Amino acid sequence: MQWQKHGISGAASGAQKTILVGDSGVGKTSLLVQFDQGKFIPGSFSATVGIGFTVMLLGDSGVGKTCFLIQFKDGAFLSGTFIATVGIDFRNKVVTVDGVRVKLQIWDTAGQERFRSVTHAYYRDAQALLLLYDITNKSSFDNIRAWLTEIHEYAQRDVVIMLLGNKADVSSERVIRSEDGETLAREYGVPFMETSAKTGMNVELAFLAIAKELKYRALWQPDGPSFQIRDFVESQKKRPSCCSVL
Ligand SMILES: Nc1nc2c(ncn2[C@@H]2O[C@H](COP(=O)(O)OP(=O)(O)OP(=O)(O)O)[C@@H](O)[C@H]2O)c(=O)[nH]1
Repeated sequence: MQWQKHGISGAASGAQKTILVGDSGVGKTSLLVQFDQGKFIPGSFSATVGIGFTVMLLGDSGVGKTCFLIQFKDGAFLSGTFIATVGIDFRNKVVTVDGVRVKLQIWDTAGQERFRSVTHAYYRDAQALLLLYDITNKSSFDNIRAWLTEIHEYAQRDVVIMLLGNKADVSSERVIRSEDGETLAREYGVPFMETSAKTGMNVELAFLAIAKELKYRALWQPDGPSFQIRDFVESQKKRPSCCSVL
């Protein structure tokens, strides 16, 4: 399977889910990795990872969801011709949060309207949603409210949401001020930062913050330390250089 733009279940005609079942250790993950990447990864995830969560990337077509995921997974930027995602695709990555290995299964969705019914089917399986707009594209920002309406309709009620203003490296073409992103995020009570899938700015942090929040919720104890995702993001996030602020 080609990773980038052909979803494992991304048929435009409807969502077809294929689920691998079997006892722990029989090789379900290895089979999937072999299918996805054409290679066997010795000692791969399931046996070694403590907890796992599903994270979905959402936002208009072209905002940079696929690039964002590839930057996180492989540390590389996909430049060149833009090929829109068809349906849904996914990647796994394990992050270590305070000594606990957390497996994130990250679903990269197609932003194009015609795939919306396919992606709706997956919302309820996600524990976290990264909602992206492009700081150089006003309509992608204006559509965030519509995305949030969809999220409230289809996603789990307690889903973790983070708003991301991507392409922060393109300061000369910025049309959305950082403050506008902040204001919108505050209105909806979600954490916010600007990111760049090109330079990697805040990409790891976005996933780390999500992983921390999900781990905190999963392993919550009444006398344990508290964690606030918005405070964490505010204290850790890098801001674009002075000149990119309108
Ligand atoms: N300068 C810059 N370009 C970016 C960035 N992220 C993505 N791009 C470019 O934006 C275009 C679209 O990126 P994709 O990642 O394919 O967009 P997408 O959101 O996955 O689009 P769909 O698959 O249609 O939903 C590509 O040409 C990328 O090279 C970024 O942070 N900075």
